[in-house]
Amino acid sequence: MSQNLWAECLEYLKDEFPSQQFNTWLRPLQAETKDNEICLYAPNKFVLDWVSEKYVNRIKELLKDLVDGQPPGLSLKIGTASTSSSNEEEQPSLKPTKQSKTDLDSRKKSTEEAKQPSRAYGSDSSDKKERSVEVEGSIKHQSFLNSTFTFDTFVEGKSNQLARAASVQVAENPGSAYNPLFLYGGVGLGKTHLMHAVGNEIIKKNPNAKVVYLHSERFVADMVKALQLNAINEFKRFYRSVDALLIDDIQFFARKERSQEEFFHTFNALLEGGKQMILTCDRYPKEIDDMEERLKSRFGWGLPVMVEPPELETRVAILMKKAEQTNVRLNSESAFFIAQKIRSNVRELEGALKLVAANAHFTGQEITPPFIRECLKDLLALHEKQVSIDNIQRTVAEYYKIKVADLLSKRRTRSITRPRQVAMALSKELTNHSLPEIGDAFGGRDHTTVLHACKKIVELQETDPSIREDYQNFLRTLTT
Ligand SMILES: Nc1ncnc2c1ncn2[C@@H]1O[C@H](COP(=O)(O)OP(=O)(O)OP(=O)(O)O)[C@@H](O)[C@H]1O
Repeated sequence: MSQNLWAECLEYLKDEFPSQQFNTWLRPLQAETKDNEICLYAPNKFVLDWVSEKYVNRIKELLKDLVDGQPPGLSLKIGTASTSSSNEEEQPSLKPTKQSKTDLDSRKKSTEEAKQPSRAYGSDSSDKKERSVEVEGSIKHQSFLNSTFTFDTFVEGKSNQLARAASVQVAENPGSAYNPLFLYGGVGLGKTHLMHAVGNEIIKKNPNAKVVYLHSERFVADMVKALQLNAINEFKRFYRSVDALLIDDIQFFARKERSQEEFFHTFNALLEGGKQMILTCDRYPKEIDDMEERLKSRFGWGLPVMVEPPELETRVAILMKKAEQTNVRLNSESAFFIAQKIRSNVRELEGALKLVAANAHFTGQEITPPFIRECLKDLLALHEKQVSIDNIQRTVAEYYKIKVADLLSKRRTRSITRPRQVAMALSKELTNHSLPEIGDAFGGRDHTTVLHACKKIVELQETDPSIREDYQNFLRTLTT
């Protein structure tokens, strides 16, 4: 049987499923083919169960279609294929059981480098100690965890369910559940919060655990400092001695070759030692520009999981929770009002609540929708100014590669009606225009057509993940 069969199968699956689903569940699978059997290796149980439940039937169908004659048998296991035909440049696995020769060579080199007495230190051990203390002091100073970022204070919703579940697993089994845990998604959506929640939980269970959190820029700055102080070996030792390493916004490693190199070795050492790593990023590993392939590949070894923008109900729940934590009296009507107006991200939502709460505190007024409107008028004006029906139509048309004129036309082919419905629903959600006004703006349609489009898009978001993903992306793009 062709070793390329799985690669071929993946090509089809890639087209059929939204990229988030594909990247999370299907891309990490490795295939081993023998006789007329294909065995798919999942990096962990989580992926195995999910694939068995959701995708295995489709994979069987595809195998049947792609093979002339008897289709191959299919089985699923946890682990790493010994001869893999996945489309990854380097194969993802739960643990790096196999390493390329280059990796091994560079590991060896770095270990040797670490063992060698630094020329700059000469033989002065007190000088060495001093520098080491300075490097460690600088690092430790930065490695605090925000104690308010816990699982208890994190509001769960559809948008972050998977990321939260994976984080809980990691907190319960650090170093063995998913390593690294790779949380990715847009700004202010709770990635750092979840990362700290895991760290705080690890420390709660084991107060002696050495959990280090830092922003990737800090890693770079510390490394530069260590180089200037000729203390790079102390730097290496420090990072390789931790029980859990949490690095935020690793996209900032882009174009920083030396930092990538250093981080690569740290990464390998920690993984080999069974130490947990949690990384956050604004995008999926493979999509990070100017980052070494071998690093990107490693980022995908554990579980890359996306955090999406929260839907309305979750935004309301987050506001209520934040209000409760800060003793702000916020009724659900007011929370709903803010959540409807501020959609882009949780940080902005929190900022709006703080502003309203401060105003209420100083004026002694009750928080009501009119009061909120007054407090947030500059912010709301900015949002409302940005989102016009015109802008929505242009954005949607561009995305679906059709013309704005098509959206306004009478054409009723699926490739036009669906984008038109999406654009109508967005216009209703993001602007203050009435249904008849929106109907007018879409080539003089009746308001019932707009209403139907809005309902349809709500329904489709429940049943069709690709529409849901598109719609959520539009919301984000149009409001940030
Ligand atoms: N689901 C949630 N429940 C409670 N608070 C949340 C939730 N999501 C985000 N937040 C809050 O929103 C704020 C921003 O979140 P966080 O800093 O974790 O975002 P981020 O995804 O790491 O963004 P960035 O990429 O900009 O660093 C934090 O105060 C966090 O507590």
